[in-house]
Amino acid sequence: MHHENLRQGLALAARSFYERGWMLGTAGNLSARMAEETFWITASGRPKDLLDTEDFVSVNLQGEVLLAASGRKPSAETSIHQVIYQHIPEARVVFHVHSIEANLCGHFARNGQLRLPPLEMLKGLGIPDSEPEIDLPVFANHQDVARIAKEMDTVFAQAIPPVPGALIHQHGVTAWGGDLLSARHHLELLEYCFRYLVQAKALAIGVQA
Ligand SMILES: CSC[C@@H](O)[C@@H](O)C(=O)COP(=O)(O)O
Ligand SMILES: [Zn+2]
Repeated sequence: MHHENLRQGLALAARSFYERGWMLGTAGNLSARMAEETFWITASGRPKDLLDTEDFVSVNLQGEVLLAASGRKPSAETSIHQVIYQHIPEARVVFHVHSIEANLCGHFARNGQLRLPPLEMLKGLGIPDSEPEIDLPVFANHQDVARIAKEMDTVFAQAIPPVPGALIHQHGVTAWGGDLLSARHHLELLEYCFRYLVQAKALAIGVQA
């Protein structure tokens, strides 16, 4: 996709996530890979409902800034996007958002894994089983973002997550895909799972496989 359209696509996605309450108060960041070694990422601290093309910074896979409008710095969480692009060649778009449900679900995790509900909808995350038993990786949050990225790097070097996403406890979820649309679908499906788990817990019904 043309670079201009890629940034417009990211800005449109951010606005829709903002309207769903997933990117309030400048929370979250979005990126899209351009060439093999570079990606656009949202500038740090920008309002996610009002992004324009100047609110994207071009960086390489080492996180070095290639292009930035004056006063714009790359997202403070750029290192997390780097780890995903480095380990998962199919990932071309990465969305990180902060929903209430994702943050509640972190409390349901055991040993760094959140068991997803055994729903047919997991098919959209690449799991075609009728009674899927899938665990989403959950990482500890650290004020030092590089430490979160390092822990992700270590885990991803062992195994890529079974679905295109990962949770950071008390922080938010990150989902990825091969293009803008598939990254959005993956994020929506994970968020659906989180809402399901929170509501199931509220109803005190067991959903663990
Ligand atoms: C609302 S503060 C949230 C930030 O600390 C961070 O977690 C976040 O997602 C946005 O950081 P940013 O540097 O704007 O990309
Ligand atoms: Zn964040």
